[in-house]
Amino acid sequence: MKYTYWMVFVVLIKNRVAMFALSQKKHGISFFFFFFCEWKCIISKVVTLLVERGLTEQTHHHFVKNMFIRPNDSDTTDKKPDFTVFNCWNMVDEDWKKHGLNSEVFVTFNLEKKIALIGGAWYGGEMKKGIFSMMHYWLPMEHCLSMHCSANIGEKGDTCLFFGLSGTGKTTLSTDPKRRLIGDDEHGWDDEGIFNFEGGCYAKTSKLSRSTEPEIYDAIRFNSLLENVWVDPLTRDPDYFNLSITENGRVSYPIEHIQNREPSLSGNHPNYIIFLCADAFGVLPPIAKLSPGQAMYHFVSGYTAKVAGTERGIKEPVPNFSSCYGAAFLTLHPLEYAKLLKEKLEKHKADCYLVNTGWTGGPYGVGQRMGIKDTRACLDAIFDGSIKKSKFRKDDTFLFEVPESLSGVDPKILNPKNTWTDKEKYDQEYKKLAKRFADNIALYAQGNVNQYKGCGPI
Ligand SMILES: Nc1ncnc2c1ncn2[C@@H]1O[C@H](COP(=O)(O)OP(=O)(O)O)[C@@H](O)[C@H]1O
Ligand SMILES: C=C(OP(=O)(O)O)C(=O)O
Repeated sequence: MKYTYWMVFVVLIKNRVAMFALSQKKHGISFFFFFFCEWKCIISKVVTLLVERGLTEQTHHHFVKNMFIRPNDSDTTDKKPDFTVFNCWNMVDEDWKKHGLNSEVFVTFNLEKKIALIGGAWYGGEMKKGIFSMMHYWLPMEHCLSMHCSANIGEKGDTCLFFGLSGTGKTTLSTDPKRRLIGDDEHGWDDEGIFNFEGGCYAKTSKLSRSTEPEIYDAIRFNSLLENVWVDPLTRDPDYFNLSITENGRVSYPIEHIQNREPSLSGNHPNYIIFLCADAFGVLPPIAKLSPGQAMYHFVSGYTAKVAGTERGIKEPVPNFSSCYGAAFLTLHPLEYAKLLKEKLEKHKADCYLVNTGWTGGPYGVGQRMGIKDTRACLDAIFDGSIKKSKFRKDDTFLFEVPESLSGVDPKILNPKNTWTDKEKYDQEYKKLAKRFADNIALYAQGNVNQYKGCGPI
């Protein structure tokens, strides 16, 4: 950009000289300066384009290096790529409708040639998420469950999975100084246990601060890649609180940037499974224990709210049911993944919980987002086993078990109705949410989960 400004300056000066020469009837000199200006202009434009294109290509290359598993130097296996992603980020056809597209963005796969073609998307995550969809196709064929979840492991080798849609806290909560990080987004579960199939982490930067998320904040250093983040033009410091252009900030960094990580990127069969949701209605409790049947129900429902900072155009939370907490990545019918999870749960008997990282004290606009500290305290009670000593109340409609007290958590927030000023309104919203769940699950009973028509019978 600086080069462009300098060129504008040069062009202005040269033009003035040319005009002056013209007024003096020095046509040769005038012609030379005019021509020189045009020539410089063209050069300047070409240089700018090349620089911008080069930067974007380097950025994609860096993202891929951060996010995919890097072959190590001692790896003697064939280095031929398993899959090739072509990212034509600037290929936008204004007339995209005529190609039958739903937007200017397209993501296509050729499974035989092992090629992905992305067009019109500036979102770096598209590259890893495309391959994630492929893993959702291949892994189940080997009786391995592909999962949109993060994972970490405790001192005693106890493994925890955190399922959840974008923005519900998979990255934030799995990055826990007391537990080794296995991975923050994409895992498989086979007969040996669980494993991460990424080499990096992808965190949200909106309002990121060292006080609430120190490990992620400090992971942002050389080799990290910031995306959509405001950078001060003078100091070149990122400003995670300047959301004037977008809240959709991201950072990718190699998993080695997290100090407390599990080097094998794998773990035993899970001891705990957490389903994260960001309930924008402020109705669900911050934590509830699920029976295996209820766990299956929530997995298939995949309830959350899309929150600002996760998708273009989302300015306030929008309730959403996304099968298996990742409908966008499923390449088979959701019940195929559910069947696999059911089998594994029956065999390995993990404790399952629903954790609401969404609103408390009222719905979005009235209440506030659950404190990260409170959510962490709920999780600590699972990991140190103290939750098992709590007294539980059974929820009338959802039938899950809600602890009445937990160490380090204000008992008031454990029962969301107590946090609302208008109790009647709470009851109304609670019933409405229960109906949303019922209506959504009914789609399965009718064999009518729209986006999976064409995935074949189950
Ligand atoms: N109680 C909470 N638990 C987890 N994250 C929270 C909470 N409250 C606010 N947040 C914010 O929500 C966002 C969660 O994003 P992230 O952890 O990247 O989710 P995911 O990995 O599931 O997409 C972060 O910006 C985090 O600061
Ligand atoms: C990758 C993203 O989400 P998630 O971490 O939930 O997969 C994202 O929102 O860019």
